[in-house]
Amino acid sequence: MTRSSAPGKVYLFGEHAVVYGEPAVPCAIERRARVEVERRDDGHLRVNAEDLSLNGFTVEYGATADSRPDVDVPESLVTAATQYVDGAIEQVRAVTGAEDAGFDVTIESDIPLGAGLGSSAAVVVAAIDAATRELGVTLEPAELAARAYRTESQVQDGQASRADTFCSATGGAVRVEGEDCRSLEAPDLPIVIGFDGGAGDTGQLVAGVRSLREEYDFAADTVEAIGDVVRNGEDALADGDVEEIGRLMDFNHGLLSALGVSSRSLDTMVWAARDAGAHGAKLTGAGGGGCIVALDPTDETETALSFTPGCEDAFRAELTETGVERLE
Ligand SMILES: Nc1ncnc2c1ncn2[C@@H]1O[C@H](COP(=O)(O)OP(=O)(O)O)[C@@H](O)[C@H]1O
Ligand SMILES: C[C@@](O)(CCOP(=O)(O)O)CC(=O)O
Ligand SMILES: [Mg+2]
Repeated sequence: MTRSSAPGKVYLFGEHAVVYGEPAVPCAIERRARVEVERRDDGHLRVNAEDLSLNGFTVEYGATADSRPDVDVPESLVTAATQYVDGAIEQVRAVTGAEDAGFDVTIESDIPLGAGLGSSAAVVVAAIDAATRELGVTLEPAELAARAYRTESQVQDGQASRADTFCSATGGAVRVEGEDCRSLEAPDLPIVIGFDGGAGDTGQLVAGVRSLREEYDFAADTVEAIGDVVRNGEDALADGDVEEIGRLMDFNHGLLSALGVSSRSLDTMVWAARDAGAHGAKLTGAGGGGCIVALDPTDETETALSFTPGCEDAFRAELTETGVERLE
């Protein structure tokens, strides 16, 4: 039996635009997905994911004649729920050459699903790491990130960046631009997260931005403008200028909003944070619903968010330098 964990992340700058080759800066946070893997002799895959639910049922599937989860929901929802883990196992079989390897996979996670904190990347990174080690193969973090990226890309119809998976595999703050992935020095930022309890579908939101970008030149310009914000953000990070970082996060949120990926509750939380004196606030990840990230060294933003209608949870997030962690 092997166990690995991998962290979630927030985007300081650059989500969505990173899919089209602009740079982005995500930072790993101390909220992790843990995946336990045990090899099966019969070649089947059985998945127990207690945080993944459909119609209120915990998803447990595989290793039976009918290997579909036993819940009465449309096939498309089942596929959406299971495809990241299935895709991770596909990568494991490909990279080890053990095409008929079977596994029992158990997932536990502190990262809300579909909320922009990178639960998919964390689960995929931890699953690939644990399952390859179960077969006696240990991947370097860069190779692990590359394999995890293939899964995200496949699930998101070929439209994914390497940002989430690289950040989760290596930890810390990273800068990703196309295939160029590197670690970045970042100051210890006072990060506060607000969560509306909801979720957005990353694949659909990415597809929405893609069609806007194809339809309107000014949407393509908006994507490029996000790239400019990120480049300015890198300078502010290098200078440790938290106020400027916040101002640029505000700008980044406005541009994401123009691209149609914010929501009423995300905007409400962003404004609650700004009114409480945060240096800046923006949605994080794909959007549609889920989380915002704000910078505030005081308790004001967390307190204000906890009283904001539509905000289900407000918490401080510690950045972490630890990417994938091998537990057993
Ligand atoms: N704890 C978990 N167990 C099983 N699958 C998970 C878990 N967390 C995330 N996933 C997978 O990741 C998907 C959410 O990923 P995504 O839409 O990219 O949002 P995000 O990465 O922002 O959380 C879920 O639908 C599920 O397929
Ligand atoms: C929107 C995007 O830039 C980030 C998605 O992040 P998340 O899955 O919502 O945590 C997509 C990507 O980079 O693949
Ligand atoms: Mg994701």
